[in-house]
Amino acid sequence: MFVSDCLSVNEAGHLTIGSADTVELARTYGTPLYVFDEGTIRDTLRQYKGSIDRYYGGKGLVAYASKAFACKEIYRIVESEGCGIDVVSRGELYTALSVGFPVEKIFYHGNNKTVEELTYAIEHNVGRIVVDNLTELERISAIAISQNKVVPILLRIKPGIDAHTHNFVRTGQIDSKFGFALETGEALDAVRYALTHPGVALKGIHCHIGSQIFEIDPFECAAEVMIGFMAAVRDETGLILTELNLGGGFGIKYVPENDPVPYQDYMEKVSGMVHTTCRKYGLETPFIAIEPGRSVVGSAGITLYTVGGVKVIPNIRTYVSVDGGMTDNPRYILYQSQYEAVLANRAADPKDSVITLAGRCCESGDLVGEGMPIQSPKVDDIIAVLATGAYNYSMASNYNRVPRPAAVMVRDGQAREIIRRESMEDLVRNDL
Ligand SMILES: Cc1ncc(COP(=O)(O)O)c(C=O)c1O
Ligand SMILES: N[C@@H](CCCC[NH3+])C(=O)O
Repeated sequence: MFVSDCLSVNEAGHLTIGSADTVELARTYGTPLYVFDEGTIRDTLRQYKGSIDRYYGGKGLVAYASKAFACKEIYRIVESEGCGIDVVSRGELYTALSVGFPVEKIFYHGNNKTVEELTYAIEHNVGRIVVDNLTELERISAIAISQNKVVPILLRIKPGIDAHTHNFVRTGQIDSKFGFALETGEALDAVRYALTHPGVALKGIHCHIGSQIFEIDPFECAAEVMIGFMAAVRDETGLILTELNLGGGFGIKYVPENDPVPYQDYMEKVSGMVHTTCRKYGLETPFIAIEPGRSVVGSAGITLYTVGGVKVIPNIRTYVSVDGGMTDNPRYILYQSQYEAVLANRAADPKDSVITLAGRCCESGDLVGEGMPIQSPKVDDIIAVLATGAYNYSMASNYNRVPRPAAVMVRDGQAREIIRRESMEDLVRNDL
């Protein structure tokens, strides 16, 4: 009925998430409000983990890409499911470590990790640093030597895959700021360079071809290219790489037209390619890591807003203004991302109007969506925007000094606050 399976409608005609009444949630915690369904997050992690067991005999790791949604509670949940994480900043790493996340299951990414960040990561013995460039490689080795350590690393490789997705979120193709290029020889040179640095131990390679991808082919193709490169490394340098991180990027359903591939299908096909290609090159199947972010939390989350105004511009459009917008969800402004909207307090009614959902910022472009079908909203109604669990809270801002919303996690119909709403005091905390 809705884009996410955790959503339904109760006898009162209210939208529910994980059996909790969203109108009640809005009343209790205020709006805007992010709401997550814990069952969906855990189920998805279990599906991925089950696939690693099934297709790789358990020789692998699901590392949740925490840039999609990072806070203490999500790290606790991921840890309790036996999964790892990918972090991209000291802030994410600090948050994970603050809840005792096991360091050996952490991959540290980024195209410009600072010396301070690298020092912090190495001090805390982060599982794998995924090296983006030669300057970073030199820095890691020097810091490691100063701490009497040898740091296990992966090299981030651009496999040259042009996944069919929005330009801004394609990262595996040649023109990308991330990683070492294959066809120019840069990647092989980086392997040779790593071998001359005693502070690092090169364990394997990593790629990530983009985000919100619906096809399986680019993932299969990336796996084939990466294993081909592992064979080239063996042939050219004698080094046997034992780890392959295939990144994330699996698409989710934002609007009914989206048709994501079931994760099982992806895992089955890609593992088939991994095993076949390894056999072809006479390599043992490496330890496989995957880094799903959006697909773990995206469909598990919604955002609730209160309608503050309805402005009909005859023959043009109807603006419905809510108490949030680009500050809690900048994805329409950035990528023209599509979302489904539902009137939470009349969720069973037919969607009889088409609106532009406008944010509250002093910015004409501050929209959550245009051309959105919905039950005609009136002032004080509650609007739910669906599938906002990924890259919403984590990309939120304080533009116009709007405080970031609270977030609640629902489990078996019961909600608990996991992130407090920012206060006015929070907003001026660092002002001198
Ligand atoms: C290195 C890396 N791994 C994993 C991810 C997670 O991607 P997604 O949220 O699309 O699964 C990203 C973001 O695109 C990334 O850059
Ligand atoms: N922020 C992007 C995804 C970025 C993926 C990170 N490498 C989005 O909201 O779709």
